[in-house]
Amino acid sequence: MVQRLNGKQSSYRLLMQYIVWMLRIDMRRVAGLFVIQLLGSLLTGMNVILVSRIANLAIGVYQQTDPLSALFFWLAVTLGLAAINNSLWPLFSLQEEKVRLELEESLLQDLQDKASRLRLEVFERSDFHDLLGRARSVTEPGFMLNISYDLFHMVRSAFNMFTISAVVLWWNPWLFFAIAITALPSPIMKWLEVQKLFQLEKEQIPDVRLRNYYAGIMRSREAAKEVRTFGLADWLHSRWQGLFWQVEDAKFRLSVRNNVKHVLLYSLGVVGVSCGIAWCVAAVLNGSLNEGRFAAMFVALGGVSAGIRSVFDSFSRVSGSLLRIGDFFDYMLLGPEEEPATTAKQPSEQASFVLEHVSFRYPQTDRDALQDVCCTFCDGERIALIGENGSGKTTLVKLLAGLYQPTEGVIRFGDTDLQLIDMAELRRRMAVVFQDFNRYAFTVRDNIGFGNVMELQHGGLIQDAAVRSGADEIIAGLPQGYDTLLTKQFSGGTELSGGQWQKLAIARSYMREAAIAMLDEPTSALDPKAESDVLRQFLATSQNKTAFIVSHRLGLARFCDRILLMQDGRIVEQGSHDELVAKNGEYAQLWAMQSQWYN
Ligand SMILES: Nc1ncnc2c1ncn2[C@@H]1O[C@H](COP(=O)(O)OP(=O)(O)OP(=O)(O)O)[C@@H](O)[C@H]1O
Repeated sequence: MVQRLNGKQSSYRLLMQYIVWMLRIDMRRVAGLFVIQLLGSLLTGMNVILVSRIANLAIGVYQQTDPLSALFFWLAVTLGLAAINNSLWPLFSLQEEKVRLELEESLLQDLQDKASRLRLEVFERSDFHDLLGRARSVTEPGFMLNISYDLFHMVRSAFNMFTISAVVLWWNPWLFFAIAITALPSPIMKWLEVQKLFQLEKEQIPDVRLRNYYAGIMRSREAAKEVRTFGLADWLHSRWQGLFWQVEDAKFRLSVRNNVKHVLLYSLGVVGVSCGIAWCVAAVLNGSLNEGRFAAMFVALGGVSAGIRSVFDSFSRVSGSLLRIGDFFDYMLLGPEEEPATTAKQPSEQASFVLEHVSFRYPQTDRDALQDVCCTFCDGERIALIGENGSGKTTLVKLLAGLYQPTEGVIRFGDTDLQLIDMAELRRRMAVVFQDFNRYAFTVRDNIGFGNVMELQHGGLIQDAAVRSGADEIIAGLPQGYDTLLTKQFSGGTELSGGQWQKLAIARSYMREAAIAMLDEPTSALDPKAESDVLRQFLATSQNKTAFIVSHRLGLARFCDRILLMQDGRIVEQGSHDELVAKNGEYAQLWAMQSQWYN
C-alpha cells in the first residue's frame, strides 16, 4: 500500500518548509532578496512622509513663509530616493530569476530521484499517478516564477502596508481600523476561493489525466495506425471533448460565483476609503488637519486599502501555490522505497532462490497473481516457465528480479531475504530481457550499451553483444551503423521492425557477464531462423548460470534442467521434460498438442 507519511499540512508549515528549502538551495541570494525587499519598502514608507513635507513646503513657499531652496532640497531628496528605489528592482529581478531557476532544477531533480527510488508496486496504483500529476504541476515552467514572485511581492506589499499603516495609525488610529475592516473581506474571500479551486482541481485530476490520455492517443504515432483503421478518431474526440467541458465548466461556474462575491466585497472597500477621505475633508474644513497632511493622508488612505488587498491577494496566490507544493512534499514522503544500499546486505555468490509460500497481488486488484508458491532454484539451474496466458510466469520473474515484493511469504536469495539485499548489487549480476522491453529513441549503440551503462563507450563489447544476439546483420544495413538514431521523432532517425528491436533487447542483456539470466518470451517476434539462433545462443551461454526463460515454445523447454508449468498463479507441475511426459499430465497434453503440428 502507498504510505503517505504526512497528512494535510497548514499553510504556515508549508511556507516554512518552502523557505527552508529555498535557503538550503541558495542562502546568500535568498537573504539578499529579502534585504532588497526591506530596503525598497522602507523607501516607499519614507515617500509618504516626504509627500506630506513637500506639500506643506509648497504651501509655505506660496505663502512666502518657507524658502524655495528648502522645497528644492526635499524634492531632490525625494527624487534621489525614488531613483535608488527604482534601481533596486532590476537587481532584484536578476537575483530572483537565478533563485527561481535553481529552485526549478532542484524540484525536478528531487522528483526524478524519488521516482527512481520508489518500489514498483507504487507505480501500479492510480492514486500514485494522481498525486504524481499534481506534484508535477509544481515543476511546470512558470510555477516557480509565480510562487517566488508572489512570495516576494507579498513580503514587499506587507512592508509597504506596514509603513503606510504606521503613518495613518500615528495620525488617526480609528481611521486606520475603519479602512482595514472594510478592505479585509474581499481578500479573505479570495483566500477561501483559492482553497476551493485547489480542492476542485484535486478532484478533477483523474478526469484531467483521462482527458490527456485521449489526446495522447489522437496524437501518437504508434496509435495512428489503429485509430485510422478502426475509425476511432471521432469517438476519441467526443470523449475528450466531453471531459474537457466537464472539467472546465465546473471551474467556470466556480469562477462566476467568485466574481459576483468580489464585486460586492470590493465595493465595501471603496466605501471605506471614501468615508476616510470624507473625514479628512471635514477635518480640513474644521481646521484640525493642515493641507500638507491632507495631501499625505489622501495618498496614504488609498495606500492602506490597496496595501491590504495587495498583501492578501499575494497571500492567497502563495497559499494556493503552497497547497500544490504540499502535494509535492507529500509525494516526496511516499513509500515504500527500495532498501538503501547502506543498510542492505550484500548478495551471496551462490545464485540460488528459495520461495516459501509466496503469494503476490498487484495493488488495487482483488485477485492473487501468484498463490502460495513454494519452490527452490539451485545455483546454475536452467528453468523454463511455461503455462497459459495470465498464469503468473512474468509476475514470478519480476518477483525474482526483486522488482516487486511478495504480499505473503518470503523469497530468499542464498540465505537472505531478497527484501534486505542490496538490489543494485544483485541487479549488476542479472541479465534480463523483459517481455515489454523498452525501445529507446537513442542510437543503436545506446540501445545495446544500456545493458551495462559503465561500458557504454566500450565499442568492442557492444559489437560482441550484437553478434551474439544476431543484431549485427541488422546494424550493418543501417545508414550510420551503431550511431544510427532509432526513432522518427527526431531528425535523421530510422525505425526498426518488431523482431529487429527484440534482437537489440537481447543484445542489451548480453552486455554483462551475469550469473543470473531472465528472459521473458525473448523470441516472440523473431523469425524461425533468428529464434533458433537466439535459443542456441541462450543454451550455450546459460551453462553454469541460474537461468529462467519464459516461453510458449515447449521445444525449448525440453532443453532446460527443469520445467515449471503454471496455472492460475500456482505451480501445478514441475520436473524435466522426460519426467513430465512420463507423468502424462497437463504438460504431456500440451507437448502432444504442440508436437502434432511438426509431425
Ligand atoms: N500490472 C498489473 N496489475 C494488475 N494485474 C496484473 C498486472 N500484470 C499482470 N496482472 C495480472 O496478473 C496475472 C498474471 O499475469 P502475468 O503477466 O504474470 O501472466 P503470464 O503468465 O506472464 O501471461 P502471458 O503468457 O500472457 O505473458 C494475470 O491475471 C494478469 O491479469
